[in-house]
Amino acid sequence: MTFTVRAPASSANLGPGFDSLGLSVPLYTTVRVTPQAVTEVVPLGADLAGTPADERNYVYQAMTLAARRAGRSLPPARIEIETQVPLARGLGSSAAALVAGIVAGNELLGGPLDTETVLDVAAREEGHPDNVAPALLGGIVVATLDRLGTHYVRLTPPAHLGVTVLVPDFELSTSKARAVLPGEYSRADAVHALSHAALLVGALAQGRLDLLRHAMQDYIHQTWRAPLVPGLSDILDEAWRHGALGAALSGAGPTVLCFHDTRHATAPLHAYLQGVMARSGLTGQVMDFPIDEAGTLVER
Ligand SMILES: Nc1ncnc2c1ncn2[C@@H]1O[C@H](COP(=O)(O)OP(=O)(O)OP(=O)(O)O)[C@@H](O)[C@H]1O
Ligand SMILES: N[C@@H](CCO)C(=O)O
Repeated sequence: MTFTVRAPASSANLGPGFDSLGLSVPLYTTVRVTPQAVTEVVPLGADLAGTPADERNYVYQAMTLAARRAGRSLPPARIEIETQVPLARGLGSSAAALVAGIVAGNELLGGPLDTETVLDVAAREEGHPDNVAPALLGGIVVATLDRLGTHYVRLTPPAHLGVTVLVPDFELSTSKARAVLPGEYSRADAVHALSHAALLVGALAQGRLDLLRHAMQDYIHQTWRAPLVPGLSDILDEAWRHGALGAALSGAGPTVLCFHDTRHATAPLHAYLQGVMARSGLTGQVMDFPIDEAGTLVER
C-alpha cells in the first residue's frame, strides 16, 4: 500500500537561538513510498537533479536510520522524492529530507518508533535540533540535545505573526557557513547570547511582538556570517524601519527572515528588501508565509 510523507521547511536560529530555536515554513519535501520487490530511489524535478538516484540518496539514508534505531532491516520499496524547499539556502532542506526519510522508514516498518524517538534520531544525525524539531512538530520549537535525549518545548505561534523571507539565488552550504564561526567566545558574548535567546523565547511565548527586534540581536553567528551574505548587515540594522518586527539570518543562510504583523501590508518591507538586493548585486525572491503548524504528516 502506497503512503506519502510530507515534511516542511524550517528557519533555524531566529537570531540568538543558535542550534536550538526554529520555526516551520510551509514549503514541503514529499516522499512517496510503494513497497515492491526491489528498492528504487527516484528524485523528481529539476531541484533534485543533482541528488543520487540510488541508495546513497539522503532520504534513503534517513530511512535506514529509522530501521537501525528499530533494530530491523528496511523492506524494499519504490521511493519517489519531490521538494519545494530550495536546497542549501538556509530553509532546512536537509532537515526536511532527513525527517521525511526517518518518518517514511518508520512507517514502512509499521511504526515501531514514537515521535520522541524519531526526533532524537533526526537531531543526532543533524547534530542539532533547531531545524528537525520544527520540521517534525510544526510551529516554533526550542530544543536541546544531550546524552539522555532531545528535550523540547513546542510553542504555538503568537497571533498575527507572519514570516517574510528573502531567498537569494545562490547556495551557501551549512558546512561552509559553520566553518567561519570562531571556536571560542568571550563571557560578554555568552551572556549577550543567552539573555537574548531567553528573552526571545519569552517574547514568542507571550506574544510580545514589540520585543522581537530587541531580542533577536545576535553576535554568535550572524556577525561572522555577514561577509558571506551581501546585504545581511543592512537588513539586520534597518528592516524594522520598513515594517519588520525583527530580522535574522535564516539557518546558515543565505536566506534572511523577517517577522511581520499579518494585520499590516508587507509591501513596504518587500520594496525595502528588493532595494537591498539591487544595491547588493543580488537576485532572489521575497515571499510571505504563515508559520506551518502541522509539521510532518503521513497520508495513506
Ligand atoms: N530532498 C532531498 N533529497 C536529497 N538530498 C537533499 C534533499 N534536500 C536536501 N538535500 C541535501 O542537503 C544539502 C543541503 O543541506 P544544507 O545543510 O547545506 O542546507 P539546508 O539544509 O538547505 O540549509 P540550512 O541547514 O542552513 O537551513 C543539499 O545540497 C543536498 O545534498
Ligand atoms: N543552527 C544551524 C542551522 C543550519 O543547519 C546553523 O546555523 O549552522
